[in-house]
Amino acid sequence: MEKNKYGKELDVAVKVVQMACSLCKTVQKGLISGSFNQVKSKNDDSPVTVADWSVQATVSWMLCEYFGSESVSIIAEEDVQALSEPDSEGLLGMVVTTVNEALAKAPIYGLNGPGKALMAPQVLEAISRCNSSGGPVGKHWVLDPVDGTLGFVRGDQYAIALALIDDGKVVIGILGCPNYPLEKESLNYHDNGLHKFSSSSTSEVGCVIYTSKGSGEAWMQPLIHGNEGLQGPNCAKLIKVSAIDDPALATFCESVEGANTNHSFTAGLANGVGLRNKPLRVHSMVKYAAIARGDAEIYMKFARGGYKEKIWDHAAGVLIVQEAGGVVTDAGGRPLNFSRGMYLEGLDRGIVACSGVKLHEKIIGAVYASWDSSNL
Ligand SMILES: Nc1ncnc2c1ncn2[C@@H]1O[C@H](COP(=O)(O)OS(=O)(=O)O)[C@@H](OP(=O)(O)O)[C@H]1O
Ligand SMILES: [Mg+2]
Ligand SMILES: [Mg+2]
Ligand SMILES: [Mg+2]
Repeated sequence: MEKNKYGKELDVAVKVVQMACSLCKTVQKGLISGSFNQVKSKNDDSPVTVADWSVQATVSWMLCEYFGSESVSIIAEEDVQALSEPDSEGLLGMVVTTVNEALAKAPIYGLNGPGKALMAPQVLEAISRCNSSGGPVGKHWVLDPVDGTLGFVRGDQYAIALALIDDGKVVIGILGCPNYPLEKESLNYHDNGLHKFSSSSTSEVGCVIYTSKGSGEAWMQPLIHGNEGLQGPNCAKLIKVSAIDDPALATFCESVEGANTNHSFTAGLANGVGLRNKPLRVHSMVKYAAIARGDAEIYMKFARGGYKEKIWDHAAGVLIVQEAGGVVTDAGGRPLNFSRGMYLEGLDRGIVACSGVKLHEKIIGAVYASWDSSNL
């Protein structure tokens, strides 16, 4: 894939996401063991943590280093508002320490870090410069530093999502999934969906999945660990969507929180097309990873009234599913539009990602049928 038009961007971005995965693993361990409990609530009551800001600062710093701070345009989820409040000094200190610890390990990933540790103003600047408005012209990086922050805080699934948009089209996509087992066999299906790996399993946990547009290929790497660095196994594996096209055998995944997607509507659709398996409820864009890897066949998200989907929640995952052989559209069957700023403008009702055309057609048909009947 290195010969690709976006080869340098993909190479750097995969390494940066590997770094971010390691950063998140360390912070999540600290959160769960209770050694530092720094979770804040944003204005919309959603959580944000040291990891969200630290990943955003680290990725932003790296992209500027490699692609020029003057020219690089980044659209990302977090801002510095809560970090700049007078009572946030301790929190900011933790972010600065976390960022510097991550950047100091850059050589392990084949990247150049800063000559000396960053100071708080530089870290704040790295976070706040990710406020590009994107749009239909030019290159724009799209970053969700921690997607599924709720899952992250719960010690469950979450993802680091980075994509590049060029002239309105997503051209590369990378998903870091630090808690997603490499082997399907070691997935531990709980009542509420895909959970942490089973404790009896010896399988490795954590992967980085990446693709570039038009390649027809999506790849999965294991996480790079500090002690192996570049000498470690570079065993990227090709991944493919599932071949299952019989609804009776298919599994659909969706958000854990009923506030983020309408569970009863998707249950009706599932019933309508003859799905028999229970939904797999997973935090974050790991849902897209599950489709791309062939661990599930359908992902549906129908946000509740008025919520506008953000491009960073979908860009990387959509491209990865498409290049792994799947189909992703809105509920009207149209492609998602990443060219109109931070929102998926014009989205028709919801998002439907499937492993193949047959299942996709059935779900879209069911949306029409149940939408009509629900409006009778
Ligand atoms: N009200 C509402 N409706 C729909 N979607 C919302 C809503 N609020 C938030 N979000 C976005 O959902 C992202 C998390 O999606 P998930 O599918 O992981 O949700 S869940 O945790 O499994 O319930 C989550 O991403 P992160 O903030 O990166 O975690 C949000 O961008
Ligand atoms: Mg998100
Ligand atoms: Mg996020
Ligand atoms: Mg968030």
